[in-house]
Amino acid sequence: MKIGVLAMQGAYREHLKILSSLGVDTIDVRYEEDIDDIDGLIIPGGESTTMGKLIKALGLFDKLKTRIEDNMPVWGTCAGMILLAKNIVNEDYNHLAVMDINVVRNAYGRQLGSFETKAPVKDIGEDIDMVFIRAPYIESVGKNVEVLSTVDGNIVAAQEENMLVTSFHPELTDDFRLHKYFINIVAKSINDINCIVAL
Ligand SMILES: NC(=O)CC[C@H](N)C(=O)O
Repeated sequence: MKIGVLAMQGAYREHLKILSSLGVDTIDVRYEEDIDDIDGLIIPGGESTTMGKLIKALGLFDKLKTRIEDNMPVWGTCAGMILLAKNIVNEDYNHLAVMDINVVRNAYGRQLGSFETKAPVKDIGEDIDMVFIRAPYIESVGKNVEVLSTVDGNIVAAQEENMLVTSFHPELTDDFRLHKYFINIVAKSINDINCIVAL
């Protein structure tokens, strides 16, 4: 099993480090051909407009979209969530537009919207560490999307089949349960039960 982390910009090193510490083979995805080589992909936090431009300029956009639509597991954290959303409520554009969620960008305010909390995430834990940095949240979801977590009434984690999104940054905490949860999604998608990890 090999999991890629989109390494254009943003907090990709932290994800790579955690995956490696959990015994997973990783690859930093920078070129179109890197996408052929992976069983799952993390799109990290960072700056969604910059990342969106880079995946187009560097020629990754089409293959990324196709592989996700063909059920490759993908997990978008923060800016990664914005990249996956079909609709960004407060912008007039979208990016990969694969997941049926309506996302509010910079939903907590541009500069002061950074905070930490602990909250339950369905099937994962009751006290997940959550770091929010100029984060988006999900205003509403389509009928096939399962809400996994809300904080103050706003949706901050959700899943639609092979697609997982979180508003917050698990890679900036010592709590690796979301990473393990994603590893298990990838393990199941390639039918490799040996790769399943305990949360
Ligand atoms: N921490 C983050 O990924 C912030 C996301 C950023 N505010 C954006 O809109 O792209």
